Amino acid sequence: MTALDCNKCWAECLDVAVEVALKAGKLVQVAAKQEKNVSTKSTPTDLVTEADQQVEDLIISTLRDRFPSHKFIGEEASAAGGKCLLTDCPTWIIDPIDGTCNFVHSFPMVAVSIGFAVNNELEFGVIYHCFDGTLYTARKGHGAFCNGIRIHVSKEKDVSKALILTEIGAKRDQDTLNIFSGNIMKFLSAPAHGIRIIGSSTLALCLIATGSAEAYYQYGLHCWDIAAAAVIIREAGGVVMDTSGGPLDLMSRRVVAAGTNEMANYIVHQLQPINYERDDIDQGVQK
Ligand SMILES: O=P(O)(O)O[C@H]1[C@H](O)[C@@H](O)[C@H](O)[C@H](O)[C@@H]1O
Ligand SMILES: [Mg+2]
Ligand SMILES: [Mg+2]
Repeated sequence: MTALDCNKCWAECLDVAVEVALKAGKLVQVAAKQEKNVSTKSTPTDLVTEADQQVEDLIISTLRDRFPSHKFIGEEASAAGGKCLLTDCPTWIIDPIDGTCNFVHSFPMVAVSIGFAVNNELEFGVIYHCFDGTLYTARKGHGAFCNGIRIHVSKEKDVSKALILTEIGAKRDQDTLNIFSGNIMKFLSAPAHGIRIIGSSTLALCLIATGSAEAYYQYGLHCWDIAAAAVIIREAGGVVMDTSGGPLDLMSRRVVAAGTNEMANYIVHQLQPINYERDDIDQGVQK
């Protein structure tokens, strides 16, 4: 396939991703008004509902019909033992409902996230905010958009003028909570303007892309929380890296994102790590 053909092909994939994200968002909106059958996955606070599964089934079946040779990494398929392995193949990386705990409580921060990678590189991302209809899109080299309007990160370098976002992750043991709160205390005493936890990694990462906050860090999220948002932040002029300061490791379950390198590196140097098993651990990947 020539470069021109690839370009046309991925552009078509992005159009289909937007279509299916909007369709999935409507399913979430309907399910949000119905009785929810809640169960748990890795910990008592790692919630999942039938809607998570139904939305993922809708997304993957629609995409597989259109692109039968492509690969799929889905949050709920992974929970059921599906592979979390990124290869050179065109691969869709899907979080059907990001913010399931919010969804269960009708707290209006819930998104559908669809990332796409090819040759092991993130190519585009689509994140749809199901409760307010905001659509974030970005394709490598083509800019980042919110409802079709170009978005840009905050260029702030000074943490004392920063709003910092994070998420709690699934682990709640005392050691994890001590490290988690210690990290928050460091930024509050910097003093950053504030810390916010909104319950959806993907929507929080989109707020970095729109410049509504200066930095995001988390231990315990997954590849499907990061994939789409990483493209959106990069195309909005921001940086996405590992919590060590090295390059993003999509399967590592940790991330730092910011509008500027200076802000990202400041965050990296303050953080005490929380360890989570990699997403690709069952594929024998040791890092
Ligand atoms: O499970 P979903 O898809 O709702 O993702 C959330 C994770 O469950 C949280 O641990 C994590 O802290 C974030 O809130 C993330 O959005
Ligand atoms: Mg989810
Ligand atoms: Mg998620």
